[in-house]
Amino acid sequence: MSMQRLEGKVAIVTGGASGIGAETVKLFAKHGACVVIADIQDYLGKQVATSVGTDKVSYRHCDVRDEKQVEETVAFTVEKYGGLDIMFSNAGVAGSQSNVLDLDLNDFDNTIAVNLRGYAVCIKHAARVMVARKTRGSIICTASTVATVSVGGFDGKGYVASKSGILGLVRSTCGDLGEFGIRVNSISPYLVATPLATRVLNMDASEVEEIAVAGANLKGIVLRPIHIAQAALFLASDESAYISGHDMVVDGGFGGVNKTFDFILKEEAAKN
Ligand SMILES: NC(=O)c1ccc[n+]([C@@H]2O[C@H](COP(=O)([O-])OP(=O)(O)OC[C@H]3O[C@@H](n4cnc5c(N)ncnc54)[C@H](O)[C@@H]3O)[C@@H](O)[C@H]2O)c1
Repeated sequence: MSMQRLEGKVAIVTGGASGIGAETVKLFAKHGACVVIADIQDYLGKQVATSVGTDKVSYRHCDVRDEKQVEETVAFTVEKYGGLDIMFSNAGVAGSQSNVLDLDLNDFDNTIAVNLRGYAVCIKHAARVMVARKTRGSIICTASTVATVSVGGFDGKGYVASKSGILGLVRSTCGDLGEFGIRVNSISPYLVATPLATRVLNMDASEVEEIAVAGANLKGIVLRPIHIAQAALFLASDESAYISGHDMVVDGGFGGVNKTFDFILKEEAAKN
């Protein structure tokens, strides 16, 4: 297997200024890709680009809520690097965590605008240039474990609805784009200690990792952004050439194994 798994490829990573996106930018570049970071955190985005090398990585201010900015970012990428092979639609916000009885619909709308509408926009404009240029591209969207499992602490209504919506969007767009050889997949991570997670849980990174480890199915390992980046690398590369319409869970089995009764039974046994 070649060490440079994305040699000659061009990628856009939305939300690439921080967390999972920043780690993916670094891994994609290490594997030979040219990458455009599309984010709204200009200072951090430029820092990531500089840390990797501005010959291979560029930063572009791009708010995914604004279709024009996404379209321009795609055009910039094609102009600068000669094409677009990979769209990693990953930008996200957590929104507020209220009960539905207190639902703030402005916050709900904004969460959907970034996490779901923004993904539709990224898929649309990436696919348009891929089709026009006859590129057998790979589009990857970051969903979440919450798309399929209820997870305490991450149950903002806009967040869960948007992440669940991404799974449907991937299935549906994968149907449109198959005839052009374009693949569309999602990645659903379990809890990772990024700024998004520390903010929503109101904890520092080490506390987030503590609760992630405590709730995890797979023991002896802490889920880190690099593990998500490695899944994105696989889905971006030709090694996943026949994988489309798939949700790749990176959760150590969390979603498939419900330990609730286990905990209760163990607690009961300890009492007796
Ligand atoms: N951290 C977790 O536990 C976890 C779990 C499952 C899924 N996810 C998802 O992973 C993705 C990456 O999040 P992260 O955890 O790395 O958090 P993060 O906060 O480190 O990164 C999110 C990035 O998205 C950017 N962003 C936000 N709004 C934007 C907009 N309108 N336009 C462009 N960029 C915007 C932010 O500036 C930030 O750089 C998100 O979609 C998130 O929902 C995270």
